[in-house]
Amino acid sequence: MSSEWNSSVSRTNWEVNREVVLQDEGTVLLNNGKAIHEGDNNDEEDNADLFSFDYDEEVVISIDLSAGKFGCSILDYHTKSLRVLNKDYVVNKSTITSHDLIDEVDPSANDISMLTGLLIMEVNPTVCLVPVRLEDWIFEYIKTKCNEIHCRLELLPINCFKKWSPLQSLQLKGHDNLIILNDLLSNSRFTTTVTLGTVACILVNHEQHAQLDEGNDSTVSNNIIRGRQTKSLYEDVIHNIGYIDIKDRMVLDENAMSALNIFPTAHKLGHDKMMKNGFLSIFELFNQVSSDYAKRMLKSWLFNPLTNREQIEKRYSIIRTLLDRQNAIIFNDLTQSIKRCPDAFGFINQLRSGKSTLRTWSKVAGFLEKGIAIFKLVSSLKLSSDEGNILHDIKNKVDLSALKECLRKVETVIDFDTSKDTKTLTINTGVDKRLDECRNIYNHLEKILLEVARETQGFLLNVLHQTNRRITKNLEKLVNAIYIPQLGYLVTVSTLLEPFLVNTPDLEWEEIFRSSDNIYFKNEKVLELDETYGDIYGAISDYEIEVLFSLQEQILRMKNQLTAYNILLSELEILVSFAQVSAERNYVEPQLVENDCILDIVNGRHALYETFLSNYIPNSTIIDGGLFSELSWRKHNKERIIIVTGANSSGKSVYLTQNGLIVYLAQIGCFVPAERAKIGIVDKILTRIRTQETLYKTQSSFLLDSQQMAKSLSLATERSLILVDEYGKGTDILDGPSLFGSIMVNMAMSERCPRIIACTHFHELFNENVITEHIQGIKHYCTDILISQNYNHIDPVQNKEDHESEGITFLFKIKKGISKQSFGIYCAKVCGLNKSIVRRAEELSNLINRGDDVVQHCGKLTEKEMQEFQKNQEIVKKFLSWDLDLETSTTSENLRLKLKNLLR
Ligand SMILES: Nc1ncnc2c1ncn2[C@@H]1O[C@H](COP(=O)(O)OP(=O)(O)OP(=O)(O)O)[C@@H](O)[C@H]1O
Repeated sequence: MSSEWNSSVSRTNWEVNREVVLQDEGTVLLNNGKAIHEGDNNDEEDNADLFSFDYDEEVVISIDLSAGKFGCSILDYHTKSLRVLNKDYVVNKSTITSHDLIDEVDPSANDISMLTGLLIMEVNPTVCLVPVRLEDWIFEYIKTKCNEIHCRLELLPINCFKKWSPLQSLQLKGHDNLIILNDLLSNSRFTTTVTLGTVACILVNHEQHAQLDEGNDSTVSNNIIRGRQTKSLYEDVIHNIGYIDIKDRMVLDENAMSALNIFPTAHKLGHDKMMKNGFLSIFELFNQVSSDYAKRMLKSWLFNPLTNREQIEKRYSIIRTLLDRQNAIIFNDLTQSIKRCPDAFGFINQLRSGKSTLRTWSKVAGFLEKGIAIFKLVSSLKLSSDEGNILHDIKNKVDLSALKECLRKVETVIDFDTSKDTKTLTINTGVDKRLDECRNIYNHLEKILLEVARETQGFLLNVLHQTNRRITKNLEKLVNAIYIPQLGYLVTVSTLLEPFLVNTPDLEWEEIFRSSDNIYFKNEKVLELDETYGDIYGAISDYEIEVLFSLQEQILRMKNQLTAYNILLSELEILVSFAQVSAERNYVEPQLVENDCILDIVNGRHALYETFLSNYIPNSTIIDGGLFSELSWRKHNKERIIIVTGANSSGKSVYLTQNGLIVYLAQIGCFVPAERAKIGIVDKILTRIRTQETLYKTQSSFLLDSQQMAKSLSLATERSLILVDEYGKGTDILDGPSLFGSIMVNMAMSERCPRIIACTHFHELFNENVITEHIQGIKHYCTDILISQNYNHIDPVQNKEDHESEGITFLFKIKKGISKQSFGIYCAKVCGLNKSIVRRAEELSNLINRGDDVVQHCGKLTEKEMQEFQKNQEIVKKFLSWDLDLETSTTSENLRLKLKNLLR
């Protein structure tokens, strides 16, 4: 698959091709700028490459946006599952854009693009299908996202989104599957129109690939699809249907994902995964899961924090059970047993495609063994409640005897010990009588062949008794009998004997082939062997295949149970990892509330910083903003906004992200690093924080800041959490604080104000014109610092050397109040900036703080400078009044002397 396409498609190219499709509905597929027309057979090789498709690994997402409705479906060829939206998503109008804070927002900064971006990031598709008529802004957005993950973007004509018939004929088993399918079809005219179109498009795309592969053997070998009826095509790739759940998920914009360090940054993936003693991302923190499928699931969980309290609390209840002291020993065993559980989807795909190897069967056995062991451990856990969670599901729904029976069959059939030694799949004796007999013959073949060789030698000895004695003496070495699979049994005679054989009458041997040393014959004796034993090796292989096939069928009959258990085990593996981290790092179970705009965290810690800072200082946060539904929340002395001020490097950003992470962790269903936490469930975490990614962007930093800020404000609801770090830093000293201040004041006036934590080191913010200390709805925190007694700001007038022993200690403690100094200069000094520069900066800073005119100050001369100035003025005057015309006869030596005196 060519991943470079996307990046190489030029806008002009695309536009041209997009037009082609728009004009020509007969175009089948336009793939990143390349239009493929029905009947085209040029560039077959190119097309083969273009369409190369892995039926076991591809993840296809189809997206459409029509008449303000968003539809999406995803087909994962690995798990053979189709996920669809339960209804088309309609743009959310309940955001706070209603108050006139934002006039014009970037068109892509809306719920749809945010959702699209998140889905693409979460699903990590290999192919993305969109209709050609997609509006430019969303198309460009999808294209950018696809480029980022090297996903192939394919444009399809609109009629591909209208072919629903394959879906109608889809024969799926399973209650849930049927309900979803029926819902999808019966609501096709109302709530699922766009989504259904995306499913249709996925099926059309699949059909096109399958047809192309049928006609192109070299493209996909062992293609399971090939040769099957079109009707059954879809049943081969879709085993179950589920919903894409966007209703109960918390939304994080990309900036938030990156600012909170949810995943390792791209350039670090695979390397430097861990700092020496700490973790750089939440994914790494929890990635104690080692099973492939569990890793995929963890990623999906991290992309999808939940908003449904019941669902979240189910996860808490499992962690609670696992960490219950009474379960300590079992929990410890579970952490060991659950690791490296093979992926059932993977081995089932291999079994289905007939590509099973020793490795595949080892995985089957491994999965069953682990499955049984974990079942036993889970069954002996002391459960804290009767409500259903995955522990109950494992205990009550998994059929242990079926697993045991499966494992028994696998172990009865496959001789893993011998297989490991010989590195070939070996079937146990006693499984199949015919196989055993054949093997028995095969094992005795050497003896049988030796017999035939001897008889042939005897025969030749009689025939050749007249010939050379030396030859007859060595007949044992010159004549032999062998078995070659497929050719059967043969007599081999050295070519040295050929001249004698030629003259032998009545030798009715048939020559089969010859090599440089030997001639291979079929004689009466070996023909008898052919008759009696047949192609023994072939027979063994056939019986082995038969035995394995039967075993394979038995396992595949269990495929739904096995994959369902695989999903449960993966969930459990993640929760075991959550529990492990919670126990090791002393996390607590948070309290979630649904109706209160609250964030009450006692002694919270930063989940990542605390892993590599030995003396991390915990901090508390209290936002009590009344009920979400309370529009006049401010009147009740409630506060929804915290502004944190403080010196540079005093811990503001860490505090900000610490709070974001605590909310995030709570909503992915994990305990949180705090002494206590009460959280009103958050629907979106939006951030305006400078991140590594934003540093790569080429726009001006203030422009980026403003875009992010506008986006956050436009998407937020009263249930959201906005984190703002140093907004306005990129513009001048007046505009920055003014903008920051007016945004905060405006938000505080909003009836549907979200929870906001904003930090700044703009002490200029606090003046009558921008923001005062007492604005309803806003509370102030600052970072605490310890200033040593010797610390003394340099006064420009009494400037002396007494600041040498100055010192500030950052306590990293957040307290109520406002900090009106940034200590940026101190920070620069600590960082080793030249002393004279620091001193000058400090002078100017003090002037600004006192409100003095810097320009006027810089224009003033000191007394010493004034004396110098007057002296120089005298010299200039003397020089100008010096009449050089009178000096024409003066020697150059004297002239130099006179000038010297003049300038003195
Ligand atoms: N709670 C804490 N406990 C211990 N160390 C901390 C804590 N918070 C921050 N630090 C340390 O202080 C450093 C600076 O913190 P942070 O980046 O949050 O400062 P800041 O006030 O946002 O600075 P700036 O205004 O320059 O962006 C961190 O890298 C960390 O090493």
